[in-house]
Amino acid sequence: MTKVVHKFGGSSLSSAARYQAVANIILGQCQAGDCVVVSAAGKTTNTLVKLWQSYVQKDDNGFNDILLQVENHQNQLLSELFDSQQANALSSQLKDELQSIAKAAKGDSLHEATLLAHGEIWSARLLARLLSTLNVESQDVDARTLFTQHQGQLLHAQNKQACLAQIKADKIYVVTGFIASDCDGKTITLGRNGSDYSATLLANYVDAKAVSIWTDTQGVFSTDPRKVSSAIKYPKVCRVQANLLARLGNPVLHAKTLSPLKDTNIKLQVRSSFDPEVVGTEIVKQGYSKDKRFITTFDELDLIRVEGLAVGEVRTLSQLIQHSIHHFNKGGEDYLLVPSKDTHAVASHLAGRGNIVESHLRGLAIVSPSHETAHLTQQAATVLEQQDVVVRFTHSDGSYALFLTDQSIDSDVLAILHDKLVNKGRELAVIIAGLGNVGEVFVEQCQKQVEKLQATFDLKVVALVRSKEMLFCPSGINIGSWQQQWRSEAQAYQPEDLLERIGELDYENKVVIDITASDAFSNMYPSFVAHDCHLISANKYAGTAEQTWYGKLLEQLQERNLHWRYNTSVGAGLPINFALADLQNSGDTVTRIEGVFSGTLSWLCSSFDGSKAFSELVLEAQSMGYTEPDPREDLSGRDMQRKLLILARDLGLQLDVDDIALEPLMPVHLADGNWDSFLAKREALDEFYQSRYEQAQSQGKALRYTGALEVDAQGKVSAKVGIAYAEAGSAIANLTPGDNIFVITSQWYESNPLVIQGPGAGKEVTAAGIHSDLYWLTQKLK
Ligand SMILES: NC(=O)C1=CN([C@@H]2O[C@H](COP(=O)(O)OP(=O)(O)OC[C@H]3O[C@@H](n4cnc5c(N)ncnc54)[C@H](O)[C@@H]3O)[C@@H](O)[C@H]2O)C=CC1
Ligand SMILES: N[C@@H](CC=O)C(=O)O
Repeated sequence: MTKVVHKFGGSSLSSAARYQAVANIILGQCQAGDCVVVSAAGKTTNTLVKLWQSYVQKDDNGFNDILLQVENHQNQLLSELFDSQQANALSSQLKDELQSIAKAAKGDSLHEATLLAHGEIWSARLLARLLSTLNVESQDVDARTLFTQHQGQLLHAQNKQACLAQIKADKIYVVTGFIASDCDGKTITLGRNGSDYSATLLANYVDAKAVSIWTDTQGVFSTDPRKVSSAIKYPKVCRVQANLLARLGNPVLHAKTLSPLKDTNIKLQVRSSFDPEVVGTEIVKQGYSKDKRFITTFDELDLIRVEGLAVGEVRTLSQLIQHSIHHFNKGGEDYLLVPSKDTHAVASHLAGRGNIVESHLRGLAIVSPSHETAHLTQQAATVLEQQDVVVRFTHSDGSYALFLTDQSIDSDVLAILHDKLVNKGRELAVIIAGLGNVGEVFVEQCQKQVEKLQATFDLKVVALVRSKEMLFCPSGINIGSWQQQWRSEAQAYQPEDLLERIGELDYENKVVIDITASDAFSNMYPSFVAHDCHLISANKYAGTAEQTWYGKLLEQLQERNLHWRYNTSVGAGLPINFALADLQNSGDTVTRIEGVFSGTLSWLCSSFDGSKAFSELVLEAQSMGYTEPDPREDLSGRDMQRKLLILARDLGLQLDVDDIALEPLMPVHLADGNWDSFLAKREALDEFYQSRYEQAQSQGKALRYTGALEVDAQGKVSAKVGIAYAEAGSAIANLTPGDNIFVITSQWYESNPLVIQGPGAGKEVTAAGIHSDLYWLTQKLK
C-alpha cells in the first residue's frame, strides 16, 4: 500500500511548458507504482464538445474547422515537446484517429462519449511518452480497461481486480481521467471534471495511501482568491465541509470526488502545479480539523421545487446533466438548484413534478461551523442590504446559509462580506525559535502581551525551539509555566521534524519568530514560507543573504501574501526600518544614512577611558547581552556591515554584504580559532585598541566605529563601516554608551537630517521590538 495517485487537470496541461512542469513534478515526487491521472489538455474537452455539437447540427464546415483546430493544437504540443522523429510518429497516429472521427461522422456513427474520450487519451499518451524521454519508465493506460459501469453503477469488485491486475510496482502509470466503459465495452464519461473522481476511485481500487489533486490554485480557500486577495488558504478542511462546498458548486473539489475515500485512510491533498513547493490543503476526516468559514458564490441557477422526489433521483439528475445539483428541504418541500442551462433537461425528466420557483438566480452560500451559522446569516443579510443586493430566496440549515439574489455578487461585495464574516484573522499560531539572551526575555514578556493580544485575536504560542530540542504543542503552551512543560515534554528534533509539525498545524495564520543567531535556521525561511508562515526576525542572516536567494524569498512571500518583519535586526527596538519605509512610502528619497549601528561598539567606544583593558569591557558587554553570541562578529565590523546592508535593501538597493567596505576594530588574525583561543590572545586586541585610542586623543577627537551609505545623483552607491575619529562635542562623540544613532539625509531632510537615536542593543529593548513586530502583524491580519 505505497502508491500515490496524482491527478493533473486541464489547466495544468494547457501548453508544452505546462507539460514540462508536470513532468518535473512527477520526476520529483513520483515513484514506480504511482499513478498519474490526467484530464484533457487545456480546453480540449470544450473543443470536442463543440465538435460534437457541429456534428449533431450537421454543420460540416464547422465540424471540419474544429477538427483542424484540434489537430493543430495537438501537433503544436508534439512539436514543442519532442524531437521531429518522435513528433512525426505521434502526429501520424493522431492523424489516423482524426480520420476515423471524420469517417464516423460521415457515416453517422459518431458516439459522443467516445469522441470526448480522445482528450484524455491524447493527454495520457503524450505525458507517458514525455516521461519516457526523461528516462522515467512509464505507461499510458486507458481507464476504459479499468473502470466498468453497469446501469449507472460502477462495478467495484470487478474494477478493483482490473486495477490491481494492471497497476504494478514497476513503473509510473499515466491513466486517463473522466472515462470508463459499460459492460458492452462502450465508452461512458464520469461527468464534467470527472477526472478528480477517476483519481479517488483509482486510489480506492489500488489501496493507495494518498491522492494529490494538482490544480491551478494553491489549495482550498475561504473564498475565491482571484476575487478577494485576503482569502485565507486553509491548511486542513474536513471532508464533510469539502463535500458540502462541492455540492454548492465550489470549483476546487467536485461533488463525487470524496465518495471513494469514505471509510478509507487515503490522504487527499489539493496542490498547485504552478507552485509545487507550496504545501496545499489536506482534506481530512471529520474530527481531524476544526470546521472553517467559507463564502462561495454562484451564477445562473434556477430554483426548482419538486413534488415526490424519489431516493437517488438527485444523483440520476446530476448524472443526466453531468453537473452537481444542490438539494435541500425547506418547510417540508424539496428544492433543487440547477444550472439555468440545464433546467429544461431536468424539468423534462421530472415530467410535470418540477416547478420553477425562481430563475436566473445568482448568490452566495456561507459555510461555517454550525454554532456560527445563525449569527453569520444575520450579518450577511445586513451587508447585502447595505450593498443594495436584492435577495430573492434564503435557506439555512445547521452548517450553511444560502442567499439567492438578483445580481451577481461582485468582488467588492464579496470582499466586504469576507472581511466581516470570515477574515477576522482570528487565529495565529506562534513558533518561537532561539531562547537565548533575547529569546528568554521575549518569552517572559509574552505572558502579559499574549493576554493583551488575545482580547482581539486567538493567538497561541505553539512551539518553543532551541537548536537541538523543541517543545511543540498545537493547542498552545502555557507560557507562564513553559519551563515546567519544557522539562517534561521537550524533544530532540531535526529541521524536517519541525517543518512536518508546522505543516500539521490547523491554524488560519502562522508566524515563525527567529531569535536565533543561526545561519542554518535562516536557511529554512523558504520552507517556512512554503508552509504559509509569516516571519519575524531578530536574526540578520536572511536579510543579508546572497541577493538572488533574498530576492526569491521576497517574491515567495509576496506571492503568498505573507509578511516579514525584521525591525530589531537593525537598531534593536528603534523604529529605523519603520522610518525608512514611511519616508519612501510618502514619496521621499533617502540619499544618505550614517551613524553608529552597533550597541556593542557604541558601548565599548563610549565607555573606554583607559582605566580597564578593552577586552575586559568586551566581556562585560557580552554579559550584558549586547554582543552577538561570538563578540568577534561585532568587533570585526561584520555585524554592523550586515545592518547597513539591511538598510540598503530597505532603500531598494541591490547590494551584497561584501559590497560594503569594512575596516575591523580588531586585528584580523583574531578572527581565527574559537572563543577560548581568542581570549588567550586578548592582549593583541587591547594593544590594537589602545594605539587607535591614543591616536584619536592626540588629535583631540573620540574613537568611534561608524557606518555610512550614500547614493549619489547618478544612483551610484558607496557604503562602508569602520573606525572613525569623531570631533569632540559632536553627536557621535557624545553618544550615550550603548546608544545607536541614525542620521538620515533625504530630499525632504536635506540640510537638517532626520536623527533617530537610542539604545541599539540589549535584551529588553530587543525583545520589546520583536513584540512590536508581532503586534504589527496581528493588526495587519485583523
Ligand atoms: N542582543 C541584542 O541586543 C540583539 C540581538 N539581536 C539578534 O537577536 C538574535 C539573538 O541574539 P541573542 O539572544 O543575544 O543570542 P543568543 O546566542 O543568546 O541566543 C540565540 C539562541 O538561539 C539558539 N539557536 C541557535 N541555533 C538555533 C536553531 N537552529 N534553532 C533554534 N535555536 C537556535 C541558541 O542556542 C541560543 O540559545 C541574534 O540574531 C542577534 O543578532 C538583534 C538585535 C539586538
Ligand atoms: N550585537 C548587536 C546586537 C544587535 O543587533 C549590537 O551590539 O548592536
